[in-house]
Amino acid sequence: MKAAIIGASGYTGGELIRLMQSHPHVTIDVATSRQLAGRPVTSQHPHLKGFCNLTFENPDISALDTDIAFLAVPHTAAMAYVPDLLEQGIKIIDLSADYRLPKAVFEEVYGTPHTAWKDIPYGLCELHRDACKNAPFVSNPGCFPTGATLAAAPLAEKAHTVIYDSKTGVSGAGDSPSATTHFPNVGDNFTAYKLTSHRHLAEMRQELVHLGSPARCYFTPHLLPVNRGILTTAHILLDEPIEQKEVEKLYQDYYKNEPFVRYQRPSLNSVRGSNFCDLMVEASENRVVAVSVIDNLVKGASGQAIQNMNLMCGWDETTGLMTPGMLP
Ligand SMILES: NC(=O)C1=CN([C@@H]2O[C@H](COP(=O)(O)OP(=O)(O)OC[C@H]3O[C@@H](n4cnc5c(N)ncnc54)[C@H](OP(=O)(O)O)[C@@H]3O)[C@@H](O)[C@H]2O)C=CC1
Ligand SMILES: CC(=O)N[C@@H](CCC(=O)OP(=O)(O)O)C(=O)O
Repeated sequence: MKAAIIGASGYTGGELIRLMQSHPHVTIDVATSRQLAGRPVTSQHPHLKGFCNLTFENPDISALDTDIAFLAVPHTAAMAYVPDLLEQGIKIIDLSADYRLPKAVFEEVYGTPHTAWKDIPYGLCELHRDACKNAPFVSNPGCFPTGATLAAAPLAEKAHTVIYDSKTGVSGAGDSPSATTHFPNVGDNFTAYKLTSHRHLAEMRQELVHLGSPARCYFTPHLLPVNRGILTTAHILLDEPIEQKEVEKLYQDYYKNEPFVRYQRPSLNSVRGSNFCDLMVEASENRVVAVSVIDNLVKGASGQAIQNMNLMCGWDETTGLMTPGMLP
């Protein structure tokens, strides 16, 4: 199959091209960038030299010759392309936030009208696998909600409160320089931001409801001076105490058939560059602390997008994705 990456000059676009080198059934033949049109993809992504001979282009999206389109563009930009892509019968995986929430919730959280809303599967593969299988259009989850939801899912039904405390690498902010990503502000530093109001909270709450959880849910993100990775500490508060052995078994059973979830001590090093989510739990009285790690650009974005593509196309879910992380 042929794939187009809309927004190929960005971090997730570049990561889609890198990961797709290992995919046996897909060739990328369109890589878009409005600003870099006419320049080689390797001028922006030098690590792809020798692997990608494409030139960035700015094509007419209503006349794309491709089978699958990945929308790796900022939120609110993706919705502008969806009607044309659907019209042409092209499968779509949207990495932006445009289709992750019901219309009214999206409009409230993102403060803008949705001009092309559709109810499509939320592509957190471990929880929505059946809905994604053979779907023509899937919404890829946010990076924080991916790691956080996987950390809480096995206990969601038993929890009355879930507090997610996440630390992210800087690539989560995308390729455009800003004061937030400016080296002296990030390096040798550590900050919390959007303490109570991050836009991913709505997705996290939505997934707890999907899991049948009555829990209240809170979230605070922090910015780590690393490029990739998200570590989430989920404090899961229960009505009754739970034993360590019981909670460990619950997590191991819940994820025993999941190819990309591993029960082991979480460390950013172990998942960097890979599609794995590593997690572990510890119980104390009425509280369980679950810690998860993912690479925000892989399981948190482009890797999960390929996992979704595999489900949508009827291929083995792990196709092209079974590579380990990079330690150290
Ligand atoms: N970075 C991360 O860890 C994660 C990101 N995401 C989401 O994935 C999407 C992409 O993120 P990321 O790669 O980090 O972003 P970047 O800012 O690094 O890249 C954005 C890309 O989109 C293109 N673009 C921007 N505006 C438009 C537009 N209106 N129409 C077409 N192309 C456009 C840019 O190129 P040009 O302007 O030249 O066209 C560029 O190629 C975002 O929605 C982001 O929120 C999701 C999970 C994790
Ligand atoms: C460091 C940083 O700024 N991170 C981003 C997460 C970006 C992201 O990937 O959000 P989506 O998945 O919704 O696109 C943030 O906090 O908004």
